[in-house]
Amino acid sequence: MQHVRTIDREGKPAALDVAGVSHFYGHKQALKDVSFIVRPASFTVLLGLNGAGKTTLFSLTNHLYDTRHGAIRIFGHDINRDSGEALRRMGVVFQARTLDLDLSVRQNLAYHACLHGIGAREATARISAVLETVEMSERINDKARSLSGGQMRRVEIARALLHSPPLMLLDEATVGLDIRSRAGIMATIRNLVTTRGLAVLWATHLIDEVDEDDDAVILRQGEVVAQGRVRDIVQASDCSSIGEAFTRLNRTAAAEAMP
Ligand SMILES: Nc1ncnc2c1ncn2[C@@H]1O[C@H](COP(=O)(O)OP(=O)(O)OP(=O)(O)O)[C@@H](O)[C@H]1O
Repeated sequence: MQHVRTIDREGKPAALDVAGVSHFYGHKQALKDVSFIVRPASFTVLLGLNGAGKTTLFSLTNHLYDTRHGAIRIFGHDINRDSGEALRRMGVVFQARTLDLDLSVRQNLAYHACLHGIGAREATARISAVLETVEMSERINDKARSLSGGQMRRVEIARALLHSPPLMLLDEATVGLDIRSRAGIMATIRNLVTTRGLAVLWATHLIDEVDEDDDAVILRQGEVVAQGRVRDIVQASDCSSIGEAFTRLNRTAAAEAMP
């Protein structure tokens, strides 16, 4: 029996617990002994430059690959051994677009509801509720193909919320969107954390998406180089902003990699 990390004395499990995870693609090591937790009802930023290992970590958390080194638990459920219970508690928005462009917004969501075993009547109610949350109710009958990039992302977020998961993972969710769409999506997600107690892991390389009250995990070449409350990371690295701290941590990496 593996030890489940808890977040308080009552023994409540972490929303996401990544414990000593390493991952190899052939001989290439993409993750090196990565450990961190995401607390329930918190917004945690997974910050890393291209190639840091963010998508690999998401793939393992979604059980696209087996975790062979270390363990990943979602509300105490091990993703390898208890994947059904673990996945049921998690919604995901992948970096790549995943809507079926030839289906309507409603059909895209109904298909996902079906995959989660949600009955037709219940699905109809949930689809209207989640589309309202992301302010996309008016587009319910439109083909996904007719939506802008930002609107597609909103529908993907609605889809990830459909089975009411307490944990949501978003991988570079605002990439390619204009400044207004980015701000709108950030606000929607942050609002879900405060109003519904959602736990969020938000992977990005965009420093302006980080707030000083957030929790952050900084990944560099597959390794966690800093984690904790953003303002504590900034203070510990003797910098004046998270942008400066992030640049310094990555510069150190580049210097270490020099022959
Ligand atoms: N299928 C694969 N086969 C071999 N190497 C891979 C594969 N996928 C990723 N890698 C390597 O693993 C490392 C981590 O990549 P990953 O995509 O997880 O990083 P990332 O932080 O998500 O980057 P990005 O923001 O560019 O998506 C990189 O060095 C990458 O080249």
